[in-house]
Amino acid sequence: MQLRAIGSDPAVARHRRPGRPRPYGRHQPKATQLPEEYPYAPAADGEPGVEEDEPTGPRLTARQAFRRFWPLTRGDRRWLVLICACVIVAALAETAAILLFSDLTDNALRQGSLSAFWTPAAQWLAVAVLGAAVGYIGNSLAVWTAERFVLRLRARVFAHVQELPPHFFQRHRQGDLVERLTGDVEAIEQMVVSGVVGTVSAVFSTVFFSIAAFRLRWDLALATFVLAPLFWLAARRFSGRITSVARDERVADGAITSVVEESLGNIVLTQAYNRKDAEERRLGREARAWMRASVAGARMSELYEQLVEVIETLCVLAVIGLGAWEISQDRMTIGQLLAFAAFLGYLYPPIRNLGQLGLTLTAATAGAERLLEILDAEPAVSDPPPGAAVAPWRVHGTVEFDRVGFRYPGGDRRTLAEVSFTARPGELVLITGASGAGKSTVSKLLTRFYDPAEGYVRLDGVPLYAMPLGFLRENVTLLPQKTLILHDTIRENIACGRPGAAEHEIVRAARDAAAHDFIAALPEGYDTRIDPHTARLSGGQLQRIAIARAMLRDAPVLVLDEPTTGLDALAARRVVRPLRRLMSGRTTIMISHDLNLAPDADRVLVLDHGRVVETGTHHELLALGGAYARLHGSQNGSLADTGPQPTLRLGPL
Ligand SMILES: Nc1ncnc2c1ncn2[C@@H]1O[C@H](COP(=O)(O)OP(=O)(O)OP(=O)(O)O)[C@@H](O)[C@H]1O
Repeated sequence: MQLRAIGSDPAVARHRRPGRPRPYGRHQPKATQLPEEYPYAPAADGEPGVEEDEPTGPRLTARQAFRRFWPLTRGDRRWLVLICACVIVAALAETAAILLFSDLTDNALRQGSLSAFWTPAAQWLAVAVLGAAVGYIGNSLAVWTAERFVLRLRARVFAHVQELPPHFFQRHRQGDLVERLTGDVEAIEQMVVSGVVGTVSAVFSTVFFSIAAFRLRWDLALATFVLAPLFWLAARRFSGRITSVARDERVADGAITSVVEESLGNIVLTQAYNRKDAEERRLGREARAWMRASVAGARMSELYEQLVEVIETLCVLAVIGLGAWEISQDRMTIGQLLAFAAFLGYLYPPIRNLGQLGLTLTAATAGAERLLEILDAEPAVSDPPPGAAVAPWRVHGTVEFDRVGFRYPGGDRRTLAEVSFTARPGELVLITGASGAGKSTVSKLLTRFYDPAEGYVRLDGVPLYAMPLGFLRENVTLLPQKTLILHDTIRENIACGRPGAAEHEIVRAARDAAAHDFIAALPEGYDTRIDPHTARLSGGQLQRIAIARAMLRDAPVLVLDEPTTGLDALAARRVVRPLRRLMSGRTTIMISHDLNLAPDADRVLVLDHGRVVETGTHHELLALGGAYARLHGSQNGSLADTGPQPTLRLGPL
């Protein structure tokens, strides 16, 4: 009849993995440790994307962690109050049942009187029905509230993750982030909602049962409570070790998810390069770490359980010993002693639960630390404060880099320095240079994934930081090096360029992108589901879908980052015509190694180690005989060859 602490309720725990380790991940230094302009830049202590085993995030106490997440219960607190009321009523009903049981043993059973049976029996039944009703209501509400909390927390973390800058994802393994959004979110729920309800339940049950115990036999009750602090001491002794084991479990869980996810994502490399054994060894290594952490966790809780059993036995023996002495002194009957011993069966579980709850909270702290590492990471850019933003206007598309300097968070050197150029509406500016020169970084600043550390990036004369981020990204379309594809239908993949676009607009965009014919030839046409690894479409076809999406978006500024990378000559040629249509009438910043595209550019910028070393038209730069001429020569086999390379030339329509 007792309302269980919902953390231990199988209904609540159904989707959890009891005993399953959850990871405590790494690794993001606290925002406060970092330079102001790069609020969550990690120390430059490792290669991007390389995970360290040891977590370096902030360590919290259970109380600090609880305080951080408690505000998320806002909106559900009235339900929490109702659940706690049910818990208290259930504890009262339980206490009443215990007293009625004692009444029955004292009167009906000891006196052998059936007439003394009916009244307490009827009362007991009524109390049982009341307890069952509030138990049902309380537990159902508790599950509902707990799940709402999980929903809300996950949505909050997910929304935050989506605002984080590219380097955050380069430094956290995807699998580990997945684990944080699933396992760790649930661990926090156990700390906050289930934790509160469980504590209220255990505290009130302990108080009520203690009052009942003193009412039954104060001397035996005293003997019981003298030893009760042993439970608390045991829990305290274990809490430090349990937090550390829980951390290891969470790290191991995140690592396993990461390895599986990375291996499956790289299955072609694995198979083509016979890396099966290496991948198995990698998984085996993480699995063994997981097993070690898991066994250590299980051993720890088993040890705690057994210790508590021994303490309980000690308490029962103390009570029986005292009872035996009382009986020998004729101050007590065997019936009374047995009734009290039976009562201990009720009293100890809530006392034991209190200790257990402390451990659950401590273990959940490891999950809290991991989630706070995400929540405390600040986006690299944010919208201007309300009222300070420049009001949206009809963008013409003049892009201006004005003495721009930039260093990646945690980077040891400037990636861009003193970069200045202007692209006017309808112009094509091609940015080229050696690998690592900083070309893609220009596209990241122009789409405001980062703000420059020095200088300004402007659109129609307005600094990008002064306009709402959504407005900027509506007006500047990025076609990145890697074709971005949603796990959805082809229609949705194109329509996401402009949500709410009509069917005929989607088809027109696909036609302009030279994608309609191959889409229409698919059995399910525009309803064909695709994903980034789809085998149904070639790289060039996926690129044309991305172009159709950009067509539909119809932004005045276009940023093309290596638009023909990864495509063979034929596929690249097929992409060029749609690209030309897309670029027509827009300001285009094209980042490319491919200098076959250069003759059509109004201006070519050559970047070297983050600096613009040459600017001019293709012919001017060739005539200059400098860095551009060398790049061009190396692509075309001869420094002297200055003639046009027409294979991918944009040329007239
Ligand atoms: N998140 C990051 N953190 C630190 N350094 C970075 C990060 N991203 C890029 N860099 C560094 O910035 C420099 C410029 O990178 P960028 O991607 O802009 O070069 P790129 O010219 O586009 O190269 P490629 O042609 O090979 O794509 C490189 O040295 C790179 O290692």
